[in-house]
Amino acid sequence: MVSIPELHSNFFIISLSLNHYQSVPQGFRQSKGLSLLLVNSRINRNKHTRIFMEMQGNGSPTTSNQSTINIPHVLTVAGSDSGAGAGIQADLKACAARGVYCSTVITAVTAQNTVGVQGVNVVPEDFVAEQMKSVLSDMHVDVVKTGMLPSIGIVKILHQHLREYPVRALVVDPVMVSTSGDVLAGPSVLAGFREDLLPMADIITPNLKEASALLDGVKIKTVSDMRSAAKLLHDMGVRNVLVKGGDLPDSLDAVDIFFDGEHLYELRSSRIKTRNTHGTGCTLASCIAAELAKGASMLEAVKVAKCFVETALDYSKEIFIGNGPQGPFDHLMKLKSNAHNSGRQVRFNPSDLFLYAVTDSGMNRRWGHSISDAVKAAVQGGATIVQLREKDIDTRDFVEAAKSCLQICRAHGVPLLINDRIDVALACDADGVHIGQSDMPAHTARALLGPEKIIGVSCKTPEQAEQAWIAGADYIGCGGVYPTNTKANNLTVGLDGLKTVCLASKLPVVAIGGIKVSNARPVMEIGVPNLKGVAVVSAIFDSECVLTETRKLHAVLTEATAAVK
Ligand SMILES: Cc1ncc(COP(=O)(O)OP(=O)(O)O)c(N)n1
Ligand SMILES: Cc1ncsc1CCOP(=O)(O)O
Ligand SMILES: [Mg+2]
Repeated sequence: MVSIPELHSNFFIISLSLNHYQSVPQGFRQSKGLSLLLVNSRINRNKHTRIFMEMQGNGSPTTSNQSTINIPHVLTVAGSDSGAGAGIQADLKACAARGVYCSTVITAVTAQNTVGVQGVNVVPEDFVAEQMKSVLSDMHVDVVKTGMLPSIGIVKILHQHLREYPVRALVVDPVMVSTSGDVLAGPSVLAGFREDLLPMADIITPNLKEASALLDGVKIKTVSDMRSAAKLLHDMGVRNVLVKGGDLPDSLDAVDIFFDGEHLYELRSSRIKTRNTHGTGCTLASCIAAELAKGASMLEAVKVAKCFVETALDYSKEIFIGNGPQGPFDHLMKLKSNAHNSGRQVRFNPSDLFLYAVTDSGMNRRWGHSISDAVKAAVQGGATIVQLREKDIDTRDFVEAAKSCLQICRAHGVPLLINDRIDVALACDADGVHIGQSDMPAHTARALLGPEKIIGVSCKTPEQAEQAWIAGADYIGCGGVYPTNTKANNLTVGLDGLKTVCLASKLPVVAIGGIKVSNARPVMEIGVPNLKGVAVVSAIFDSECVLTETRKLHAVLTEATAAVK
């Protein structure tokens, strides 16, 4: 047994293997009030573990209550798809999309694309076993999901490991034939499935061909056949069966049959017409595994997974990857929105801040302008960026207005930002947000919006400007430069305050507050290169003709900029 150093303080560090730690009698650990604060940081090839121990009054190897979160964990045992539409790659993306950690045991490496499978290299069985042991002996796995199991030996290895390291659930996607028609597991594997895996599985998710193969070639051509097949598969020992009817002939709907041993459920949804279906089976099974890992019931998990796949397919209808007949889809539902943005080469160009039009619902109402008409006029008059600052409209109306303004702005290549409301920006896929010192912190907004969106932060001091830069903002708005009635109780920083902030800021700056045609020139003339423009509300929106007022301001700014150069 390893010797434990004398306990002189409340916190000390020793280096020993996890096995050694566990070999210390629990009574001793408890009497010394020991527990593990952190394990698993391997420090050498002898698998020694550096273990931080602290006095906690608890002898079990647990991590600190304050600093640890249990992450739901799926282990996928499957093949790699070089085209990344299916297999391990699909499993990783599906689990990531569902917020679950995914570890991987790779059973085969396939050379594969949207045309088909060009080659398969099966991973040696002992190395599959080694991967499994590495993961299962070290990490807490909630659910195991299987995909391509190319040999009976690999099925047996999986079976042995699951007996040695039991998990909460086993999801079996009995991959035998790829969607392109290539055979990925031979008949011998069928015996392995029947004898070893099905009696252990919590759910099996065969398509029609796979269900038929498992049932010795029984014909499955109708929903009624699917129902019978589900029952027969259940009789083979598996707890739940999902027979996927994607290939059912003459069906307008996508129909799947779910059988839990008691009830048969017909899960219907409208069929999505798309070429991008490669990897749907792997994704569905991984999503089921992910939901089970999060604690869902089996039926809940199946429904969520089906809904996720349908949404992703629908979302990815227009994406085009590869030239073959069957493309991959986008699990993270990001590619399409990037495609929208692809008109703008640069995500944010500081020169966009030149004439920044900020809306005000009250002013538009006073002049009888709809938000979208006012925005259209501002853009036509030369506004280079627009912010919807709608403080008193219903969220529903805000989202609708934002969507129509977005169309106008996109048509003119002008970014559209949303004031304060990250949720509205996300809902309408706006180009970004503008937030103030009492709004959501900029780093949180960045985490929610991702790296692509534009974030502006209001700053009155050099310290705030530094913080905005650290938090990942793209620009700062500084003001009020002049007194204004548009924003109540807003401190005026003046031209001097603006200059001080500009000089300190690592980010481009736009000046705001009381700026109009008659006083815009001195703002642009403060002579600091990172002052990129002015943001105005009343100067353009508190007028009958937004277009004319915007044009006038644009002319003044252009003149002032030319004079400064
Ligand atoms: C470009 C720009 N700069 C500053 C502000 C002010 O934002 P904030 O301080 O959050 O105040 P509200 O606009 O929310 O009242 C802005 N909106 N735009
Ligand atoms: C939103 C805001 N933030 C600082 S001043 C201001 C109001 C700007 O409005 P106006 O251009 O009408 O003075
Ligand atoms: Mg605000």
